[in-house]
Amino acid sequence: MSTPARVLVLNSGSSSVKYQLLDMNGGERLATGLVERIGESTSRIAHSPSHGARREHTERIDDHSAALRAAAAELARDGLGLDSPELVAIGHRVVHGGLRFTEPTLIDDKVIAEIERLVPVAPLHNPANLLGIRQARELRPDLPQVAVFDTAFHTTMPEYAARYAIDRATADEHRVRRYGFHGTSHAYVSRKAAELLGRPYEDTNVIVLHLGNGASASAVAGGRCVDTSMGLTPLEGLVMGTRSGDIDPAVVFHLARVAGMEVDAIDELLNKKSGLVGLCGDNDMREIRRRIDEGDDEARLAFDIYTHRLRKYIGAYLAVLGRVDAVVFTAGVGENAAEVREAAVAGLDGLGLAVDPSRNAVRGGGPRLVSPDGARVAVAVIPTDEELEIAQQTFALAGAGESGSEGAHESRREGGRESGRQSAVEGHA
Ligand SMILES: Nc1ncnc2c1ncn2[C@@H]1O[C@H](COP(=O)(O)OP(=O)(O)O)[C@@H](O)[C@H]1O
Ligand SMILES: CC(=O)OP(=O)(O)O
Ligand SMILES: [Mg+2]
Repeated sequence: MSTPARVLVLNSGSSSVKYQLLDMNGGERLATGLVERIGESTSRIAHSPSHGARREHTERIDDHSAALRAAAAELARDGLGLDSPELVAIGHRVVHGGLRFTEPTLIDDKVIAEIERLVPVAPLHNPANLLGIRQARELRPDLPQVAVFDTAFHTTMPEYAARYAIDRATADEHRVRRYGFHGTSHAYVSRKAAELLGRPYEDTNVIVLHLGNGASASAVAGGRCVDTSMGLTPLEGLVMGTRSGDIDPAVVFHLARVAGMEVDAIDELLNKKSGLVGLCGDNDMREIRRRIDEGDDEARLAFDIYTHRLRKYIGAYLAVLGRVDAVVFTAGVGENAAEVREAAVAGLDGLGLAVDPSRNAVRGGGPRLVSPDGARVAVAVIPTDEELEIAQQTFALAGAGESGSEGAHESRREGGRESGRQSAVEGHA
């Protein structure tokens, strides 16, 4: 038996923290948890140790630092405290890495300053990521801490996909361009898609639809991202839980000039009061489906707008890629909402895309095809696992120390990814 080497992963969202503790040598997920409704009077903490019963309670959690302390307390109750010598590294999902970070990066004061500099382009996410990082460094200053960036996977986009058609000098001075997000998920899922199809990753073209609370699409050609729907910030593209996705940018001027709204109010409108919640008052697809079944027209229209946007992006990325081997649905909505998958490809038979109703209706389970046999383009559901991917990248880099990213990639492939994959797939929060 090899010595346990634990990695803690923190995935901080705007109002939640998902965490996981993994043993990278044994390949076991030791505990998973979620702290949600951070900043509200009753935050919820749900914690699932792999050897023990799930626990849940509510308590007031003011910010992401307090969330990490609460997670640490839960882990300590299971004998998995952060003070353990078996904990070898902490990995952080960081949403915006700009152009500076194209690889997992060991965190030091300079890296923190750079993440801070990018706060204006990820105002909902980077501040939360920073609070988690600072608290983790306070709890374990001796440990390597690694930032894994949502933007990293998208840095391979060709310039004609990444550059907006606006004045060059202005764009360059203010670094205005398409960065793309959810990259850890797009990378993981596109690789898994190639495995599912039994094809070499380098020769597989995939459209990934990551549909969680935030949602984004990507076109991946032979393992390289060639286009993605999110832009300078995670606001562009698909309709999301609370974000508008694509709109005419002149809507902003119109609201400022005609409705007299301040820029911060418009920002809040488009990021927090739009998307599904703006259209029908609910951002949870389960609730929207329930309302549709009761004949609710507002919910129906919200669903139709959401799936119409998906269809447009599938069509666009079929054209971008030319040949597509699979369209893959992932994250909370993509993995669970069969009706969304069905509606997203409805009428696209002529393009080789369809779902098989009985396959599509199957709930749960691992990677699976939902298209009929012999379909020109496979349609698949592949559960994402950002935390596992972050743990493996963190472990590889922490193990490789200061020796540079080449070495980190070698050991990532050998030590990290393969060992963690098999048994670490259970008990995903
Ligand atoms: N069984 C389900 N059926 C339909 N939608 C679901 C189901 N479970 C979760 N969802 C959707 O998934 C969303 C959360 O997705 P998730 O990937 O966890 O988001 P995030 O990581 O952005 O918080 C929920 O808001 C809900 O809309
Ligand atoms: C970048 C982004 O939108 O992340 P999330 O889906 O976690 O909000
Ligand atoms: Mg997510």
